[in-house]
Amino acid sequence: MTSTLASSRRLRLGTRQSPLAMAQANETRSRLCAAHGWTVDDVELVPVLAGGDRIQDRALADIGGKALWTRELDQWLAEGRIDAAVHSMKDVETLRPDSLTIAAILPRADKADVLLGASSIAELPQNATVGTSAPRRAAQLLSHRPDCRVVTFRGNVATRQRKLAEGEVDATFLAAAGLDRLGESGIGTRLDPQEWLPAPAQAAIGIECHRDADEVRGWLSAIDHAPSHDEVMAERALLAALGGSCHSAVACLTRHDGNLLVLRAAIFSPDGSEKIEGETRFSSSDEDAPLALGRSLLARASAELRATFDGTA
Ligand SMILES: NCc1[nH]cc(CCC(=O)O)c1CC(=O)O
Repeated sequence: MTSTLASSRRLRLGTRQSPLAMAQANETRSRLCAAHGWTVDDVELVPVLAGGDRIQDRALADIGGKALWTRELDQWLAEGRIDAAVHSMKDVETLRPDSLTIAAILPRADKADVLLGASSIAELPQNATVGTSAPRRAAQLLSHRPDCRVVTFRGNVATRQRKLAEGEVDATFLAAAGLDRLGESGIGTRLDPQEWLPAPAQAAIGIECHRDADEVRGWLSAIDHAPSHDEVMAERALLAALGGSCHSAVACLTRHDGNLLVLRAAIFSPDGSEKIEGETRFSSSDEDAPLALGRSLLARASAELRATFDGTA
């Protein structure tokens, strides 16, 4: 017998409310439906207002860091109001509640950053004003172009584009993955990720649920993409070793070489004057290699640069 009750929904998927977050939640729902033969009605998208979305005028690092993106969704999970939560893994702290697990990482999208307002870093006008609140983007820019002036720039993708159009800044950065997911691919200049390193876990969507929720975990594991999952776990281990806060500038890129992963990473002083880079090649089952890379970067850094990290390594 077929039930017609709306309560036949199988899964309540929590998400932030921004257009990008909703696009990511929709992608997750589509993949679940494809994997399990469900209809859209089987998955309810539950928008949750995150702290980070309420405060738009200050840099994330100054108002509580990445927890602002996850706190409300964590709470809704804890209270059983949602069964799983969709995240931009770039925004998820390395330390997570013990009760939760990252049950799926979707196939990773384009890891590149896009520069808006100029055709390349080299072609930015002398003393250009560049809007970003990401320490990684600021420091990496200043390491190439110390003449630029970096100003705090937040807001969702549309807000940032508007501020650029209104001339508040000469240029800004956005993640290619975000633009692609919003159907805005092709704008700006894509920066080659080999030369302009992305953030750890950039372009990765992750879905978390309760560790002991066997049925939900099973559903989510069907949409997990193992190569992307391995990359994200390695990059998060690197970050954990660095004890990175939102003030620290960390960039990295993982590629696959046969059965091995190759993780290249760099840390920068906030003004870009110091850059320490390294690479490690390892099997995805080797959880220590990314940690060792993080520690070796710190060991080679000046005391000043080390001080921008929490120093838990
Ligand atoms: N910090 C905000 C944020 N978190 C994830 C993305 C883009 C999508 C992604 O990297 O998965 C963005 C916007 C941006 O950096 O332009």
